[in-house]
Amino acid sequence: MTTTRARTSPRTADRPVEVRGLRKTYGKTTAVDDVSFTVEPGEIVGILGPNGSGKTTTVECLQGLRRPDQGDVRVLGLDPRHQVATLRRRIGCQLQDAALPDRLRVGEAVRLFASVGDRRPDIDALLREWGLREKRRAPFGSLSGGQRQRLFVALALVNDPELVFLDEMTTGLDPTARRDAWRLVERVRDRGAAIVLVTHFMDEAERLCDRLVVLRDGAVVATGTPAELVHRHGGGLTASFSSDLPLPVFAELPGVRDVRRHGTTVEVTGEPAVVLRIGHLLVPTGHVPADLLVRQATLEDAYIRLVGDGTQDGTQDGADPPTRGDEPGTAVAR
Ligand SMILES: Nc1ncnc2c1ncn2[C@@H]1O[C@H](COP(=O)(O)OP(=O)(O)OP(=O)(O)O)[C@@H](O)[C@H]1O
Repeated sequence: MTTTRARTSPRTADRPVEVRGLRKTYGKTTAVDDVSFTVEPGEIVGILGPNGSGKTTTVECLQGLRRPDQGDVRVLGLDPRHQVATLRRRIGCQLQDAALPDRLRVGEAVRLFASVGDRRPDIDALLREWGLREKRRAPFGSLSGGQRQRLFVALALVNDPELVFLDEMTTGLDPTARRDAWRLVERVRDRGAAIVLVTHFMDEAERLCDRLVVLRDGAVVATGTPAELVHRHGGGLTASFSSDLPLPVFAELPGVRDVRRHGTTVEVTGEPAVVLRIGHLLVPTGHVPADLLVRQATLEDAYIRLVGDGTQDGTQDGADPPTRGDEPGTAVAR
């Protein structure tokens, strides 16, 4: 799979992640089923999906924390089922909250994690990078949510891993700290590590990730670069403007995928040429809207179309509901 961003040479010849047909059940619950994807050396791959879609289960199977029921999982060329001790020395995993005792000091935590690896990290430099140098002697229990989050990421990086797993890394961080965290993650990648990033933030996925894997109900529903997903699943461009013409007039234009009315505003979604066709239709009527707005699809649009916006009744297929009508709030889909 191709990647889009410049970086230094990857540190390992092994493919960081190769998953084929992963299946994991908990009793009667199938958490993931037939999940396949790869992470290439030096890539940042984002795993997206709604709550309960199987992201954590997938990542835990890669880390050797869960035993898959089926499938072939290779991480840095190792089998996490049988080579977990070797794997642990080469990967870094961000902890979840409450994973450390309250009394443990920040510096002690870093030294403890450093003792697992073979390297001698510069602990001061690491704490400085993550804005925690002044907190070196502070007990974990006294840290704010954002400081804890930064400590967990720092601990994941302490042994200079070849592959890093970051799970909702910027949850709880303020906007400045989020951007700082993004820059640091890019630096980790630029040093040659591959990164698997679980996130709910579309801006983070778009900014950081070379490729995305989107899960829904335990299955992969799309993979690709952020731009590819927007192009394939974003639904195209949306033009909104005031008009009292009936919705089917717009729905019948070539290239239109969806038409909706919100109050007096009509929203038409489709391929880029649709804007010209709307103009062509409206100009002869003399009703040229002064409030015409055109918006390109975003990653969030693509994501919502792929996984549903939570309002569908278990039949999310990435398409808008095919209703007909011309009442406020109604839609005409093609
Ligand atoms: N230990 C467990 N025992 C039973 N069911 C579990 C267990 N862990 C996860 N599940 C179930 O497996 C499914 C996938 O959960 P998972 O935590 O992998 O999803 P997720 O995408 O990481 O969710 P979130 O975004 O909320 O963290 C869910 O239905 C969840 O309830």
